[in-house]
Amino acid sequence: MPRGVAGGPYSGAVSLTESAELVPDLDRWRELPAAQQPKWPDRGALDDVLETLSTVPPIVAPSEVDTLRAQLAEVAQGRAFLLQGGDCAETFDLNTEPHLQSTTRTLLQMAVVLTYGASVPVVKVGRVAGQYAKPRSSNTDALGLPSYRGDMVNALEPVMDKRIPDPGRLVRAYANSAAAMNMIRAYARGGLADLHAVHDWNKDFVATSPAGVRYEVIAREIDRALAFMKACGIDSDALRGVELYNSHEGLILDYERALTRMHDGRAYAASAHFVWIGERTRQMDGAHVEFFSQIANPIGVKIGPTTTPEQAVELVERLDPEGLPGRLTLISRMGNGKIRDVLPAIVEKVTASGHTVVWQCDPMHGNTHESSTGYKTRHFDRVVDEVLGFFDVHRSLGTWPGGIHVELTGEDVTECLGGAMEISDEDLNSRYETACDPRLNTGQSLELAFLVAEMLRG
Ligand SMILES: O=C[C@H](O)[C@H](O)COP(=O)(O)O
Ligand SMILES: C=C(OP(=O)(O)O)C(=O)O
Repeated sequence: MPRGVAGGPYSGAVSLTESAELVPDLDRWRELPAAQQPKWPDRGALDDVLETLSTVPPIVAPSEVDTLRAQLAEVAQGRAFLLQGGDCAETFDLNTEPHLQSTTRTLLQMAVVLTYGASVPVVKVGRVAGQYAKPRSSNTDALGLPSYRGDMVNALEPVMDKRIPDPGRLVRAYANSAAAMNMIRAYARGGLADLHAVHDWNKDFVATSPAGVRYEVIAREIDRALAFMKACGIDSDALRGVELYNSHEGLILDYERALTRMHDGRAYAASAHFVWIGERTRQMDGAHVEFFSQIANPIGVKIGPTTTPEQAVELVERLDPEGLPGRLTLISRMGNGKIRDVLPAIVEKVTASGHTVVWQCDPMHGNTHESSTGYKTRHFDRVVDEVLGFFDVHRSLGTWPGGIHVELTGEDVTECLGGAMEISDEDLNSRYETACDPRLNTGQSLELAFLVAEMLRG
């Protein structure tokens, strides 16, 4: 039986009693052009792996995915804020407990500051437990080797053999994601998420960062709010645990399809709570948009500076046909020089279409340049300015700046310029460790959170 036909090997256990028109067509994407897919050398080996993945337990449960969708509906309607962040590219080697803990801790620290600034709940989504595939601008790297496309596909090591796509890596991506998600669920419910501990870490940051003085006021206000709650006898479990979701770019469609599961007649990408379509794969007639239109998860689409208002509306109508708040997040990544010019017309046209999307700002991907010392980098000031532009646009249109999407790490790397530590072109080589794009380090991430909190209060 051909692959993908209901009842075929990857059909996702569709019930025979469901009527044909209700059954999502999870394989129509196969007939369409799919950008950025690996050229697997051995289709048979790939098929064996996909067959295995089609029966493994899901990484996330449909009920969790639905809860996130409901929380994103609150964001879309201006009653919550979305914080999404993590590595540009996770790697198997660094899928370690210290790395997961430091990323989670940084996200939680940022979330506390943002919650205080926004005075609304902050929905927390990691680029974690599955961010193993990367779209690239070129098929080859500076050495002429096939480009690294994420640990799910090939190895970062610049050796010809290791750059050949290896389907066995899909299974390793699944196993690493499942193990990471297991730990993240535990962190979210255990001591790592305790509000008092998280605030104590923020106080340490304020005390030790050169930028600390500027943030002392907010930190002190949070202190007093916590003391007030304690005095009132408010010490509930809600202060000791959080909900933390995972996300990644749903780039490798064979992987996403094999991990899709049917539940109550709906198809769930079970690889992550939230998956997004990248700027390089959002073609209306392409395979990614088609596949994502069939799944029930909350999803995102990156929109870069060349996006027209008409294209944005087309995407929204295709990907959110039921007009369900929280279903779709439009992630603008325009660059700080363009956001104030390009975003307003998009927001106006999408709003006029009647769809209630989440508006989220990715201030990283439009602000990449090469340093004088030859590193791919981003300047903290441009990152902050893009977020400011995003707030300006939404404030002037009366729409809700729903969230930020940031590449960050909980480690003290030197990949992005500026910030309170004033990282310079010459400093970049001291700890430049990213597998792909430059990330904000812990200090820069917290500084950004304090600045965004100020914007939210303003
Ligand atoms: O993270 C995003 C992309 O994968 C990345 O920006 C592409 O980088 P490249 O231009 O180095 O290929
Ligand atoms: C590739 C990414 O972004 P974009 O599609 O916006 O370039 C990313 O967020 O990893």
